[in-house]
Amino acid sequence: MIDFDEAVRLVGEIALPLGRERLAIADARGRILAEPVLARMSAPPSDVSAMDGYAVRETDLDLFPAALKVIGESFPAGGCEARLNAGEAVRIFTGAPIPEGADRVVMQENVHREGALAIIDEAPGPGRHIRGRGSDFKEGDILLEPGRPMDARALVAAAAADVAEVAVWRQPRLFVLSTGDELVDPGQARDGSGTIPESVSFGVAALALDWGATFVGKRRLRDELPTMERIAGEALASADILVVTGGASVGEKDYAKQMFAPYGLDLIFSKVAIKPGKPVWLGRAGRTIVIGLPGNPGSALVTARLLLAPLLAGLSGRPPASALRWRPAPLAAAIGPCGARETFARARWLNGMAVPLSNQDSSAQKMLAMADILVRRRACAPARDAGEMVDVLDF
Ligand SMILES: Nc1nc2c(c(=O)[nH]1)N[C@H]1C(S)=C(S)[C@@H](COP(=O)(O)OP(=O)(O)OC[C@H]3O[C@@H](n4cnc5c(N)ncnc54)[C@H](O)[C@@H]3O)O[C@H]1N2
Ligand code: MOO
Repeated sequence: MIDFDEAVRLVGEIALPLGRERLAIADARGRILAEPVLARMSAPPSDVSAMDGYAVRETDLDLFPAALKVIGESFPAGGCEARLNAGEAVRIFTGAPIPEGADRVVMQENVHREGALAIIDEAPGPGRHIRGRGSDFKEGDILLEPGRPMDARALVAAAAADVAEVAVWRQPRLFVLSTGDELVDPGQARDGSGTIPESVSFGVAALALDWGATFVGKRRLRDELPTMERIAGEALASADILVVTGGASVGEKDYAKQMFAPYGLDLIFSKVAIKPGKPVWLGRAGRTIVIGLPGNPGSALVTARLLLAPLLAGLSGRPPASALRWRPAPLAAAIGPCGARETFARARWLNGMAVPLSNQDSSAQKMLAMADILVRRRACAPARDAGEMVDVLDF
């Protein structure tokens, strides 16, 4: 059995980006850039007005009121061709090109019109209200670095760079196999014949999407090895990463690993000294990574958060460690000493403090819904009082 840090290190070794693809920016939301985004034009493309008002010559503003003859209009989509001479102004709007000869804009609030004349009653202050060509960015500038997630702000910058397509890392295709004769679809379990609702795959799929995967399918498997082997083969063929839930322990029908034997499963680790989630395992079968999560729903979601999330982060182009940003936080209540396995207590985040939940059983599902952080407790750590600091992770 290895410890948690070693498991994270081994995950990091195989969590490498899968490959690049080019996507229209409209389809790139949430993806990670594989190449920088360079500006294909300068912004603004010419000197433009920052205000609605009048483009004028500074030298015409020495005596007030100043009466300037309006000789044309400049709109963002079409500038004024005429050149400004002494005593002249051009009506201008925000984003419109500054006409030749003008060197400042007077806001329209400081101007009134008398027919063709723009009258500026008093000195309009120091602001020139001109955005210089390329003052935001210049053609060829790097606007977005590789590794940057295409979030709302990055999408704006890419589009502004006049870039229609970006190079991003491919998303890992994820397939989930849930093992267990007792499992049925939610809505089918109340007939008293010993069945329970299959719940874990829904959480694993949701978590995986949050960490960059695309979901390609799931199957529920009865504990019959020949069928399991056949479906394992189909799932391996369609996925970059295959999650198997349940059957990870030592029970007689725990075939989770065995079903991959025909495909040459190469185990990277099996069992980690953590609570919950001890039976978690990781391996490869051909080009597909296989991660086995324990069947207990609490163990499954905690191990998914602690090991699957960094794995998916890495496969989709982020640093794996970006999924494990622990932060110090005070405890809202005392907790007892930690046992021999490093423990990840389900807790709530309340008023800037960690509130450990009362039911830490790895099968607990109601409590799972209440937990939004994990509290990390090192193996054999002593009891802690309320107010003492612990490391927490968003769950
Ligand atoms: N003799 C030992 N027994 C167990 C050990 C051990 O070391 N020695 N480890 C325990 C630990 S720790 C865990 S965690 C569990 C996990 O074992 P499995 O991965 O084999 O899980 P299952 O036996 O398949 O299921 C456990 C439990 O969870 C329910 N389950 C399973 N899958 C789902 C699902 N998709 N949705 C909802 N619920 C699910 C299942 O019905 C069982 O109740 O083993 C301990 N035993
Ligand atoms: O890992 Mo098991 O999760 O301790 O119940």
